[in-house]
Amino acid sequence: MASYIRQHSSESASVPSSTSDPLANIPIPSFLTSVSDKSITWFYTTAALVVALLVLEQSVYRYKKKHLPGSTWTIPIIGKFADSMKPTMEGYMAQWNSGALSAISVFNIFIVMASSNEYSRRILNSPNHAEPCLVYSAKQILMPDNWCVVFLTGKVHVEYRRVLNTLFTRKALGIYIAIQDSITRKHLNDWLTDAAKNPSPKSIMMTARNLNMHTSLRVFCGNHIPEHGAVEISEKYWDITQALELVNFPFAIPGTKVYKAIQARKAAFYWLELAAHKAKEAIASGAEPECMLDEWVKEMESPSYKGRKDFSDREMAMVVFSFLFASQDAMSSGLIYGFQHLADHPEILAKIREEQYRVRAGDVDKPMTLEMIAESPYLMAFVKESMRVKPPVTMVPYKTTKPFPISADYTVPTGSMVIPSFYNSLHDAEVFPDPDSLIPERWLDPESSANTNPRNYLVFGSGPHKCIGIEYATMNMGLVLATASVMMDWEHVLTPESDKVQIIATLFPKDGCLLKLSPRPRP
Ligand code: HEM
Repeated sequence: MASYIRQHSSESASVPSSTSDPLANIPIPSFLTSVSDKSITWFYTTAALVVALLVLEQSVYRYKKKHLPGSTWTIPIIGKFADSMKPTMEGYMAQWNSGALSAISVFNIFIVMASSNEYSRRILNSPNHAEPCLVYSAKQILMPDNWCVVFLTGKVHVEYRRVLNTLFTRKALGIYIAIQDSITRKHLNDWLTDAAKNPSPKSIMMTARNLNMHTSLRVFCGNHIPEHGAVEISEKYWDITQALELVNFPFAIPGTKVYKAIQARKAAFYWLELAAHKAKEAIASGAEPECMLDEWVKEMESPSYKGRKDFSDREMAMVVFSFLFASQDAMSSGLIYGFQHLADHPEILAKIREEQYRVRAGDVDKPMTLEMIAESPYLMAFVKESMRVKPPVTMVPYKTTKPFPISADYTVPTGSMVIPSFYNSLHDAEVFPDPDSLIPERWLDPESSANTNPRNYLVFGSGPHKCIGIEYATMNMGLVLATASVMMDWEHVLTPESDKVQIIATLFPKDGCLLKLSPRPRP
C-alpha cells in the first residue's frame, strides 16, 4: 500500500502534457508538489506511529496478562468497553467462570477479576497493595475534596472509622429504630392507600427506594431537614444512581448523567449542611439526641471522647452524603429482592408472620424495638439468606498501589484495577448446599457449614473497608419486611423478566418487582 502511494504520486508528477486528461495541462505550482510530498511523509510517520502504538498496546496487555485467562488480544483503545456499557449477570458469570483470576482491559485500564473466595478476600485484606477505587463518575459526584471514608487509607482511615463507629453503637441504633418504624408504617400505609385506589400490580422499584431514602434522611438528620427538603433530595437522588454506572460519559456537560448528578448533589448538600448546623444548635441548647447528627455532636461532648471535635457543617454533611451514597442503592436492592423472595416463598413468609405475631403478642401496631429484633431469629436469618442469594453488591473495584503478588505465579502490576467478586463465595455449593435455593434455616443451626464459614459471607465486603452500616442495614431490612408482613398481603405478578437481573450499580429484578398489595386483616 505504501509503495503504491509512492509510485502513484511520482507518476502524476511526470504526466506528459499530451495525455487526454484536460487537467494534465494545468501547471502545478511548485509549492503544491512540495506540500504533497510533505503530506506523504506525514502520512507515513503518523501511520507508523499509530501502528507502533497499537502494537505497544497489545504487547503491554499481553505482558501484564501473562498466563491469566482472558482474550489474547484486546480491542484497540476501547477494549471491552461495549460489554461494560451494558453489564449483564451472564457476562460477569462467564468472566468469573473463566478462572479464579482472569484479565480484561477497558480503555487501556488493565483489570484483574477475582472470582474465588481466597483471591477476593486477599484483595480486600491487602491494604498495603490495593485500595478501593470508585468509578470515575463517583469521584466527580462525591467531590474531589470529600474526605469520605472510602478515599482514606492506613492510619487516617482507621482513626476516622473509629469516630464513625460511634454512630452505630447499640445506644445509637436504639434511637434510630423508633424513627425507622414510624417512617416505614407511613410509607406502607401510603402503598396500601394507592393500591386501594388502583389495585393493578405496580413495580416497587421507586416506592421502595423512596421509603429507604426517607428513612435514611430522618435517621441521619431527624427533623433538621424540612419535609420539602427531604422530598427534593429523594426525587433528585435517582439522577445520582443513574450516573453511577461502571462506564459513563466522563465530562460533566449540561444534559449528561454526571452533570445532573452533580446538580442533585448540590441540592442535597444545601439541606445536609443546614441539618448539621441545626444539630449543633439543638445539642448546644440541651436537647437530647434524636438522630445520627445529634448523636455525633453529643458524642463529641462526652468526656470519654478522644477523637477530633472540630467537624465543620460541610464535613458532617459530607459524611451523611457518603452514607446515603453507600447505602441507598444497596439497601433498595436488598429490600426489593426481600419482597420478591417472600412473595415467591409463601412458606417462608408464613414463618416470619408467625414469629412476628408472637414477638408483638398479637399487637401489630406495636413499634419494633432492638429487643424485638433480637427475638426474631427467623426474620433475620431470612434477611441474611435473601442477600446471599441475590447480593446487592456483587463486586467492588480496588486498584493496586504497588506490584501485588496475589498468587504464587501471578503478580498484578501497579495501577491495575483488581475486582473481587462476591457472587461465587456466596454461591459456593460446599459451604451453601443447594446454593441457588433460599433456605433461611441454614443460618439457624450454629454448626451449619454456612455459620462455620463466615469468610464466605461477603455481602458487606471484608477487611479494613468492610461496610460500616451492617447492623443498621440488616435491622432496617428486617424491620420493613416484618412490619409489611403483619400489615399487608402481597402477590408477585410474574413477568418473563422477573427472574432476570438488571444491574444499576446494584442488582434489581429486571421488571422492578410487580406487586399487588392488600391490607391484611388483624389477627
Ligand atoms: C444492604 C445494604 C448494604 C450493603 C449490601 C452494603 C455493602 C457494602 C460493601 C460491599 C462495601 C465495601 C466493602 C469492602 O470494600 O470491603 C461497603 C462499604 C461501605 N458501606 Fe455499606 N452496604 C450496605 C448498607 C450501608 C449503609 C446503610 C451504610 C451507612 C449508613 C453503609 C456505609 C458504608 C460505608 C461508609 C462504606 C465504606 C467503608 C470504608 O471504606 O471504610 N452501607 N458496603
